[in-house]
Amino acid sequence: KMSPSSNLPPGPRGLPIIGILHQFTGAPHRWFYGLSLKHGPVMTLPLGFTSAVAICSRDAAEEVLKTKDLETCTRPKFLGARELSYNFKDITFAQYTDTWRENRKVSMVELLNFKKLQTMKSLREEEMEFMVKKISSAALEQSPMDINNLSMCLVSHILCRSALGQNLHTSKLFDEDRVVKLVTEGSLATGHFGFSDFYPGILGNFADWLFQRKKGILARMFKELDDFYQHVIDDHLKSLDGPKGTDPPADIVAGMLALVGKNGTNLDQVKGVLMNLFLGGIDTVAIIIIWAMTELIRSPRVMKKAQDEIRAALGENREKLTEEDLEKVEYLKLIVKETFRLHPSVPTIPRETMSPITIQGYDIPNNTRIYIDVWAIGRDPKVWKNPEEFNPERFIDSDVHFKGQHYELLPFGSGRRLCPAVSMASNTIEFGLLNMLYFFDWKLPDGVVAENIDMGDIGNISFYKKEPLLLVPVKHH
Ligand code: HEM
Repeated sequence: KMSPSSNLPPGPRGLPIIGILHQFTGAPHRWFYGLSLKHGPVMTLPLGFTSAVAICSRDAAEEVLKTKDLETCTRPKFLGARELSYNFKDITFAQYTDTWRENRKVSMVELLNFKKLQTMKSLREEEMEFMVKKISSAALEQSPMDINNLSMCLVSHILCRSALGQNLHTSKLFDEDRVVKLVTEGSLATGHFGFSDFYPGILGNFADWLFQRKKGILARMFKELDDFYQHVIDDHLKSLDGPKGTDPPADIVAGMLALVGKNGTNLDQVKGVLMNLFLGGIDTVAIIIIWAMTELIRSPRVMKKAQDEIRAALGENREKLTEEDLEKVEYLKLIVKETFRLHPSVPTIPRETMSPITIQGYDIPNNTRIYIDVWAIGRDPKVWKNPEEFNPERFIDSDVHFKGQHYELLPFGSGRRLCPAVSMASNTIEFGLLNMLYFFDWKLPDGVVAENIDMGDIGNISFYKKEPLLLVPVKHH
């Protein structure tokens, strides 16, 4: 519990039972936001027996992520993340350790730097062509498409090919439906909380033992995911030993495997990193494409302006687009920024203090969980005019970006733990939307009106649109 001498505002009164409610209510970003309007942007949270502080303003977030980054750059140890990250042998959920440092470095050297991204450009362009063909078939039949599924499939193909060396078009073991299901269920499972997360010690362990269901779900997920990673690893090992002429893939899996045996690196560490790429790199990207399309269909003015700009800049009758085309479409980029503001894929970022710190004059003790409510900060009426309105124009003549230097817009976090895939993710989102908006017009299925589109979200760590978005594509050319 927070020490009695702490000068932090007490936050909501209530029983520690709120820690349990947290598991059932979901969407903590929404209720932290509601509470922060009443209790101020820095407040303690009665999350069971644990000490936790919510950060809900730009200035407080800047102090945590910039001035006090070193003191707050470790992660809390949650049950679901522990199980699925091979006991924190990964990057995302790892505490601030040498393992984290080593894994993060390999991911930058082998996958996420600018040069590597460039080498995979043709792969992404090819996958966009597949997507356009798929949408064209639906357009011929004039049938509604599930945009949630379309986006998940697109990003699964790109991620599996570029990071894991798995081509879902040709793979015998993993088709896109199976991968989409595994990603959706697996990413929910990483965010599963146990009672012990909020009631550490005998009480929480006993409750976890009593309610074995979650453990069962986690064990099943662990087995399915572990089989998947093992398959990816075996595939790589096979091509490393393969007959002359089969090029060993020079990708991140190969890079990680080369480290096994050195500095105590083992296969769990390789699988932990694969987990981050597979579960953290697909739905997060797809979520933004889905929300951007949702906001565009609700705002015909913005949709028309975007399509007019794109089509005027790229010319009519193009058969395929290239990533260079992105340089010509500024308004589309504002749409993506605005989507990051209103619908960040990871609405609350968990950190933990490694020493006592002071934020906005409040003393926060060591080992306190910190939740940065990116969702609330993106809707703070003190910073954003008409915050609930989807208005990409707000970013015209503004230098606010999403790369971690502007604390009012933090979809990728900031500081030492900044998402290492900012460029890869934003590029895939922008290029995906560019293809969808250049080649097709979009309408709602008969009988559906824009005002009735469900805007609810659901998730544990990443939050996606709960009701799938259904849209009918109409071929433009
Ligand atoms: C729109 C897409 C994405 C969003 C919104 C997103 C968001 C985030 C956020 C908020 C964090 C935590 C940052 C912090 O603590 O300050 C994070 C970390 C991370 N992300 Fe992303 N991410 C996205 C895409 C990706 C992709 C495509 C990959 C990999 C291919 C990826 C890999 C990671 C990893 C490995 C970390 C852990 C970094 C660390 O703890 O050191 N993310 N991401």
